[in-house]
Amino acid sequence: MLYDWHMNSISRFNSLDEVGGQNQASRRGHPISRQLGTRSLVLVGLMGAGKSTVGRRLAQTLKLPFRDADHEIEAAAGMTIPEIFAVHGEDHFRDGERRVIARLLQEGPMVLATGGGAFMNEETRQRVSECAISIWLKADLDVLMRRVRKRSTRPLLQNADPEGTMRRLMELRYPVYATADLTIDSHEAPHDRVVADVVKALADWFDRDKQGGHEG
Ligand SMILES: Nc1ncnc2c1ncn2[C@@H]1O[C@H](COP(=O)(O)OP(=O)(O)OP(=O)(O)O)[C@@H](O)[C@H]1O
Ligand SMILES: O=C(O)C1=C[C@@H](O)[C@@H](O)[C@H](O)C1
Ligand SMILES: [Mg+2]
Repeated sequence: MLYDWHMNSISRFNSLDEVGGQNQASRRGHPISRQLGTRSLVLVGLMGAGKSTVGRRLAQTLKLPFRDADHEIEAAAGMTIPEIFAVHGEDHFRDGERRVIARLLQEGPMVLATGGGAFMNEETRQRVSECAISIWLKADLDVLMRRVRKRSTRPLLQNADPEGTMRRLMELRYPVYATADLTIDSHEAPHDRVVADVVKALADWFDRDKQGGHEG
């Protein structure tokens, strides 16, 4: 092992400061944050769903820390995701992804944007169900393709038929993403509109929770 996925130097120290400060803020802060306790909000979904960009704005709205698992992995490895894939392979990336997310889930509450494949790992799904509320940001194929065309930093789409790849990933992953606690349509609307939809769904979720709707 060339680096320690658990000990993520800079961002770990930042997160300790931020979590302390943000915990204080969240005690006074948004009603949703107060009801979370130590649970995090974990965003799942395909590449281009908006996990990173909607997640950051959601965290601002709820006055919670924001973490992006992809960025944390890159910081721990000292390499970009395309470099990790190229040098060590996808299995190594997935192993690091699982460890990094396990660490972040212990540092909640926060809004955590995961990488598109993270929720496919059974151990990760189990941990998320124990420590967080999971939110699937769901989008149509054409919306996703329009969004991912903007950047070429996704190794899984660097091939002759990215749309075919995305279609296959949808078939494989959508049944698993569908097990998330909440599903939000990440449609073509301003990011803040999707944030508002998430906040509304969470408020409803906590209302049902109070009525015993999430037991068992
Ligand atoms: N609701 C939205 N309205 C407009 N643009 C959006 C919306 N959601 C996401 N985008 C845009 O789509 C692109 C991809 O979004 P983002 O990086 O948040 O996706 P992601 O789910 O984190 O993908 P990945 O799994 O590859 O990290 C960005 O340019 C972002 O601004
Ligand atoms: O959908 C996926 O498997 C991926 C999505 C990105 O967020 C990165 O985690 C990586 O490019 C793999
Ligand atoms: Mg992202």
